[in-house]
Amino acid sequence: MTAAAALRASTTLASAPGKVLVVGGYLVLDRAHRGLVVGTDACLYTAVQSQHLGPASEVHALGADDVPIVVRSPQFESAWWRYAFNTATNALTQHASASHDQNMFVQVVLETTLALVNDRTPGGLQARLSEAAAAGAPGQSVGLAIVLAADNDFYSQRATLDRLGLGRSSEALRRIPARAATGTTLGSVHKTGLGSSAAMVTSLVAAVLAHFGVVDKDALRADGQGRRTASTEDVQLIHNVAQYAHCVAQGKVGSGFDVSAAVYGSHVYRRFSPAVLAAAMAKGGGGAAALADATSPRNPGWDGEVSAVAIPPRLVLRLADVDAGSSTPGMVKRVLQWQAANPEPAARLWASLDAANSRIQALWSSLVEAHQADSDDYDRAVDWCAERPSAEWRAGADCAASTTRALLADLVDGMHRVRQLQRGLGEHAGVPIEPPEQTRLLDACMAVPGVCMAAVPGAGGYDAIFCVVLGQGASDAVERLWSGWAEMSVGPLLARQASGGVCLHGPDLYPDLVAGLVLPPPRPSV
Ligand SMILES: Nc1ncnc2c1ncn2[C@@H]1O[C@H](COP(=O)(O)OP(=O)(O)OP(=O)(O)O)[C@@H](O)[C@H]1O
Ligand SMILES: C[C@@](O)(CCOP(=O)(O)O)CC(=O)O
Repeated sequence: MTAAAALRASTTLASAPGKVLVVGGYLVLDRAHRGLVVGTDACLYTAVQSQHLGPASEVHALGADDVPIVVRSPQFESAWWRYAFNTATNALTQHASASHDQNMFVQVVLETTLALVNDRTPGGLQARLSEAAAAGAPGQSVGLAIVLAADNDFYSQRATLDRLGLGRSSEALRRIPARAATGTTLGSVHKTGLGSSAAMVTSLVAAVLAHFGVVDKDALRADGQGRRTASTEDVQLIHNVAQYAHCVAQGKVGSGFDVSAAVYGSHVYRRFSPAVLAAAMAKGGGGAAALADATSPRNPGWDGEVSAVAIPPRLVLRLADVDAGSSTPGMVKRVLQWQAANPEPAARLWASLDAANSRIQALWSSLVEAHQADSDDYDRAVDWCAERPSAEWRAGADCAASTTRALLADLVDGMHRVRQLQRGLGEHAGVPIEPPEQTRLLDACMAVPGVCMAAVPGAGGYDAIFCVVLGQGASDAVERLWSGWAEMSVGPLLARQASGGVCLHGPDLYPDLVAGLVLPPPRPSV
């Protein structure tokens, strides 16, 4: 094996998609309700490599059982962290970082996944690493180099576009290099709401577990269409570990739809019962046994549901960030407070929203079926609607004669109903779920020919909007509306829907990530 081939073989590269919660915000917190989540082609990536990290004495004060780990996120200023994982105690210690800060999400994932590798593989982590060490010089400390990278859509590119003197358009965004430097720190970056922490956690979990053979590396590899053949059990293990680590790092058990989307891509989601994580997350931790039990794919406590769903053919998801800013945790808190204080009206509203959300899911399925049953009618209806604003779709004698046209018109009405109920929820709870500025923008989007859905995703607020459009003409037209919108600054994102979830790739596909694995000389401990 040549040195370059050996390096490639010792590198594992995983990606996990971002998410858009199309309907189901707030309701998905409760197992009684489901949400429709679409995975994006914007992904978070992790590259893991077993490496000689230099003479043991220079890496940092290592004991015999310590495995050194260096993590970098080169798109950000001051984003590197050095750890040692102790294979005797399964404890991870941070030794140094660029600015004395911690990255809780990275830290918890590393501690959890390396403990699982250590406990589940014969000879433990040291044995797996010493296979890679065989080729190295004696006295060298073998460990892991890890690089994290995100597609540009996870972060607002306004500052970069302004610096380059470019306007806010897809064309301008395509001129920014892939996974470009953000020019700022992780703490200050403007996120767009695609779920960077969930996608990062999921890609890191998959990369580490696959790197050490805890899950089947080949089966997790994406084919030409981004599909993988991994066993249900392997994918469930990645899911369970990612949910656990994400909950521990954020200090609470959320609905988990963002991690689920990072693992499975687009689907209809029903949450898991939080009890499955109680023992492992208890103060003081439940130890190795509790962790193994909580994350086991055979643990029946993982009672969440993932039902396949596809955005109907020729419908395209478009996203825009609005850069006005909302605090999701604050909004969730106030909505739940109102719900608790007003159980009866809240129950009625939840039931109405649930019915309206389910109607959207059902209409998507019916459109997929309509395409399968009569693709000519489907294409004719989509072509016809793409030329006209949605308010005109039900008019005309042939609406009743075209199954697809009637379904598209129903989808428009269904989305208006969801928005009306979301506005009601916002007014009751005193939370700007679809504030008037967003209503004006969304109504204007709906008036553009070929736009069939427009709403605020997830928790809502001022952060972002999504549209579902019929083809390229409508996509371009809605983007022209955004670029001329004066009331708020609306910036398009490049991301589109993608059905695949977490998967592995050949490192040759991402030379920028692999280049990041070549580490600068070690610095003294701080
Ligand atoms: N590219 C990355 N490199 C390193 N750490 C990252 C990266 N992206 C996310 N993280 C981790 O996730 C944290 C952000 O998580 P937080 O829960 O605040 O955002 P989020 O809700 O996932 O954001 P959004 O949904 O808006 O993308 C960061 O502070 C960091 O710990
Ligand atoms: C409000 C909530 O239901 C959805 C939040 O979605 P988003 O992060 O705004 O996409 C909270 C949650 O499910 O974690």
